[in-house]
Amino acid sequence: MRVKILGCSGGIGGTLRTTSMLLDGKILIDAGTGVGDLSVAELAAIDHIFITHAHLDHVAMLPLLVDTVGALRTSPIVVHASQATLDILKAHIFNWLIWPDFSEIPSVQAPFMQFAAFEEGEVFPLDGGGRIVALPALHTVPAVGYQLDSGAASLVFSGDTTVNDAFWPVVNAITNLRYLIIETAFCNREIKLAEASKHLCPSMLADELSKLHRPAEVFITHLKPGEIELTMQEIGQDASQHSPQMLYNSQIFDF
Ligand SMILES: Nc1ncnc2c1ncn2[C@@H]1O[C@@H]2COP(=O)(O)O[C@H]2[C@H]1O
Repeated sequence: MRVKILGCSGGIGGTLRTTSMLLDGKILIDAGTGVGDLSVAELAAIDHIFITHAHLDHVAMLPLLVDTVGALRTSPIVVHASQATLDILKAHIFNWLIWPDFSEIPSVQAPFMQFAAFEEGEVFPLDGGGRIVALPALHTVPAVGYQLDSGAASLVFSGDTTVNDAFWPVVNAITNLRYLIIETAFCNREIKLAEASKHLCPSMLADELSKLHRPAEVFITHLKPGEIELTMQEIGQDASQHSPQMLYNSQIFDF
């Protein structure tokens, strides 16, 4: 499996891009602004999109992507998410007001986009033997994380989440865990905002990582612009045990 980070920032500006990862050139995990850096040919090659949650920084490029490549493809793009997240996307984005409902365009029988609901813990098998599994997350809207499992190793992506005791037993049961990409949106002085917006700050991250009982390379995502350096410095102090590194755009994971 090859995962390329297309965006991993909690905001925009300059070279910053919001959350998206490209898996083997064919699958997106989230569709934040980083998707807009792909060529039209690369966009047209995307067959499946797995969404963590419906917030704009994770789905902003989804409507534009479907419209751009729909007529260039011979099969629908399949958008995978929990039923709760799909309901939000249908009601608030693909509602013919914000954007046309491409699950009915150009026809209900042969649309540009299909929705596919999954349950948490459900396994989506990939060609070549890998699999994607939805993991528990806790955010202000229905949310999941994902395990990307090549068979040889797993990359776990927390998605947007706050403190979540349900996440760690699942992660600790992943015997081939190699990478953990976990969010830390805010610095410690913003702990009230982190709690209100159901994110993590470094002190909360440290508590969360104390529940990780497996070796893993830990990468930090979703840092909010303006507090990136401070947040990473605080993580270095509060959570040094796991030596977390900052995830960077265009980073590639082969596993
Ligand atoms: N009270 C609040 N609840 C939720 N989000 C908030 C609040 N105040 C500010 N925000 C911001 O709104 C953003 C929505 O996307 P995020 O969850 O990435 O991060 C959130 C915060 O940066």
